[in-house]
Amino acid sequence: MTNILITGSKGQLGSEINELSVKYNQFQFFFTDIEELDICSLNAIKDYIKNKNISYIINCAAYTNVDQAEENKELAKIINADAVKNLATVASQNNITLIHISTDYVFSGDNSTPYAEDQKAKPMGVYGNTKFEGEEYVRNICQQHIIIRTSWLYSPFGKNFLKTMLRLGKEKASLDVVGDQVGTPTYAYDLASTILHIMQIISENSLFNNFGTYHYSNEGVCSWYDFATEIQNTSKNRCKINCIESKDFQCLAKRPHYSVLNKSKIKHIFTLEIPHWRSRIKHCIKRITE
Ligand SMILES: NC(=O)C1=CN([C@@H]2O[C@H](COP(=O)(O)OP(=O)(O)OC[C@H]3O[C@@H](n4cnc5c(N)ncnc54)[C@H](OP(=O)(O)O)[C@@H]3O)[C@@H](O)[C@H]2O)C=CC1
Ligand SMILES: Cc1cn([C@H]2C[C@H](O)[C@@H](COP(=O)(O)OP(=O)(O)O[C@H]3O[C@@H](C)C(=O)[C@@H](O)[C@H]3O)O2)c(=O)[nH]c1=O
Repeated sequence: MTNILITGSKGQLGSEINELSVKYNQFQFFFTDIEELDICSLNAIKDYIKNKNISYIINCAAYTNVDQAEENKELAKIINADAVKNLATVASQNNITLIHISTDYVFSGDNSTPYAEDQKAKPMGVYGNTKFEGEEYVRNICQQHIIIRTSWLYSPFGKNFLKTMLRLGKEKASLDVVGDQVGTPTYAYDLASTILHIMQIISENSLFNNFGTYHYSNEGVCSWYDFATEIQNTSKNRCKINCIESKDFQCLAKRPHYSVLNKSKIKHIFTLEIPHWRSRIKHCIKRITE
């Protein structure tokens, strides 16, 4: 039996891994969130893993409120960077493979073609900066790591853009949504399946040495406006979506204008077929409304 610790398991990604875990009976999962294991405490992590023979840590914990992070710099850094250092230290000292999740918001958005893993990060705000700091700790401390940068996560769980659009779409006759920020939505269910697939490949191959940084999102490209329009059409909400510019949307954090991720590496190394973003919305909405 391979033992796996999941941190931040009550969030979007952690909840999807939890649902899918029943299909993987070669793995024993230890699902934790802040109440069971606060990753900000190095000693708590050390105590938790004692006598559990953990082989993998999947870190789904994070400070994900992009706007609030601008005013809560310290807490965002503690959770997204310092706590990740704790996990990397414990993983490295105990021969554990650390699977860590990061974000498209580590990029500035200056590209006009999809970002590859080795392109220079240049975050625009506190959230992106602290996430990049966390990545660097993982790369520098824990050789056996997989960092997966993903983008625009949505699921039936927690807070996300799709759920916000479904709610506002019922409450309002029209909604203004930015059309000049382009990226790719990622169904957290697909990312969770991919993480479990990757773990299976690594655990079946003792010679695996493709550790490092990867990009994963669904296929395709769209703006938040396109995403919102597709959500409203699929959910049959009557709300009209107006396309606006970022400068006309009031918020605290700047977001990249372009954050499409190049997924060639993950597709090649782990033999993946990735569904198009448009094809996954229905699946998620069905789960929310059933
Ligand atoms: N959401 C998105 O659009 C994207 C997310 N990502 C990355 O993907 C990963 C998963 O994101 P997502 O599932 O959306 O995140 P969520 O915000 O849904 O979940 C994060 C979970 O971590 C918990 N948590 C916070 N602090 C701690 C702590 N100190 N110790 C243990 N648990 C803690 C949170 O608890 P509580 O809710 O109580 O704070 C929450 O349950 C993150 O690394 C995120 O940066 C990347 C790209 C896009
Ligand atoms: C709710 C809303 C948002 N927007 C804009 C604001 C913003 O530019 C964009 C997305 O808004 P949100 O605040 O929902 O999403 P945001 O918090 O920017 O989402 C990000 O979260 C972090 C955790 C990530 O890692 C990123 O990949 C990304 O998913 O849409 C509108 O234009 N109209 C609206 O009604």
